[in-house]
Amino acid sequence: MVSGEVTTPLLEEPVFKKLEEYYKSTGSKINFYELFKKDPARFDKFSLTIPCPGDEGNILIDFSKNRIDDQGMNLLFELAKARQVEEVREKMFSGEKINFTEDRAVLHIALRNLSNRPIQVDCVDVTPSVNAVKQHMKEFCDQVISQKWLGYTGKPIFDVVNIGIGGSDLGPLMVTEALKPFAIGPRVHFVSNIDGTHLAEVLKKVNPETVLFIVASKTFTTQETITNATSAKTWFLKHAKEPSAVAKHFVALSTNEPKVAEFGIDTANMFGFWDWVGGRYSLWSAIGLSIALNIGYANFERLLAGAHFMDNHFQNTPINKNAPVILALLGVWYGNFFGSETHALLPYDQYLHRFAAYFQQGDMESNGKYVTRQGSPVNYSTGPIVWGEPGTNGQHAFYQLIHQGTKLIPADFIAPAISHNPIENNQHHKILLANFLAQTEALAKGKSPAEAEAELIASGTSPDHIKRILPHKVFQGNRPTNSIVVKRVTPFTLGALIAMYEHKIFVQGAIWNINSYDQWGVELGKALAKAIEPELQDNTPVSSHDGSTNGLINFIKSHY
Ligand SMILES: O=P(O)(O)OC[C@H]1O[C@@H](O)[C@H](O)[C@@H](O)[C@@H]1O
Repeated sequence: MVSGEVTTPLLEEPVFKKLEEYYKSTGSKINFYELFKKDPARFDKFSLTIPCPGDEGNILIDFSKNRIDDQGMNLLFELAKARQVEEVREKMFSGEKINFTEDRAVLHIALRNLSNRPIQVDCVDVTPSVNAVKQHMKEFCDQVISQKWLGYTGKPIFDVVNIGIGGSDLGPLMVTEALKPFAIGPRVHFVSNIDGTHLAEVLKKVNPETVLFIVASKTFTTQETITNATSAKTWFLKHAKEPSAVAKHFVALSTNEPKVAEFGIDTANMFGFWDWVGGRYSLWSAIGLSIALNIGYANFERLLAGAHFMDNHFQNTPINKNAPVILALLGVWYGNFFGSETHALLPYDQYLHRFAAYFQQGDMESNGKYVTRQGSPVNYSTGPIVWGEPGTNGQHAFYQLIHQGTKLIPADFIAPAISHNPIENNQHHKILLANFLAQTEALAKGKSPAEAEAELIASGTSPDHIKRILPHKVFQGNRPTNSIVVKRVTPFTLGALIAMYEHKIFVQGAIWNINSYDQWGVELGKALAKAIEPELQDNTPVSSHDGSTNGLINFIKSHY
């Protein structure tokens, strides 16, 4: 057990009990839309404006459309204190090995520590080695982008293919999509799936003379990545013929130097990182190389600067004004009291179309745990199911269930005030924003039976028909949302937003007293796949598994 660790079971925490009583007497009955009528200051009270440096504008976090009041928020803040969120936060920032099941520190914050504050792991300051890798990345990006790095036939690099999966794919993919307007370097492509289709389709788009493959894998043992990288190398050598050409076209991002060398990549072309960088928190490390190649190193550094800015906010702002803490507490409020099982991330920005997918891993792999840090099963709900799609697309697909379904789905709406593409005199963006605002308003306001009836009467509907359809036209409203608005999606604001959600996950993990930084749950499937793979090599029937697995294997084999 780490010293000073929370040991009181969550449900026995005195303030949790107070919250339960408050939920029964008041919280569960709150209609926040009604509270706006009583309290003109509600928006000011329950929103945060975080001023960013330079011309990055403010980040507005409006959490007033939630089932909360002063008493509820204050109890939630007390809960954060009781669960020692501030103390555990200090442990993370100071390099303590809070990921105790893997005996590792959790230091993605060190990767964007642009103020160069010394951060020690095992009595060694990690900052100089972080800076050395960043310098290597910078030099490499500058060479590739300025077309000084040449392929085996003397041509520059026009396409980069990042081969990685999970944390070695989702972050760079999400960020390069989000920051397309900032692209100045080669095009980027991503191959993650072991399904040969993924690699085959990307290879159709690139030329062996002008492509650079980035093999991104923290462990350099991930089956999908190593298989895809090996096939990419075979394809490349079919064209290049000469094995020495590999050095110009393959680089590795990893913590595992021996495995990189074994694969055949010159370790001079390896960009390292450390075991204290979790895969799902690694886009700030060498894993971000495809980002830096695509948007340029200076923009990559702005992304780090935005995250560092949010780290400082998280570390130094009192709990009741702290964006990640507030978002985390609201999630706890819905998950542990109202029984919400999911959380939707709904960006109103096409460039952010992979944001929810990215945080699906970030959140679900971190907080999908049912055992406390002390090893006992929890008797409360932990990490939510995270999902979402960009608006307005989602409105025409699944929002119906958020408005009128039986489940309470807290949702974060994320939007930039200014579009990178203000086409048709900015009309598209105004329509987009009008929809973002209208949805959060509709979810809050709903439609009462009286309003629905008045509308039906006004439209000339017969009384009989009104009687029949009225209940279907009523919306309860009071459906909670957070609205998060940035001036513009830039490397800086995106970095800040990502870091904000990372810290939200951290705070929830602290409250639930779970280890957010391991992922043992994914291991069993990997081991079983390794055992099944040889069984698929011929058509001999198998009988060693459960009935279903035997049946499936034998059905597949019957097609061989
Ligand atoms: O970067 P690696 O070592 O290839 O790992 C990729 C992914 O592998 C998965 O199995 C892990 O659950 C993820 O956390 C990780 O990001």
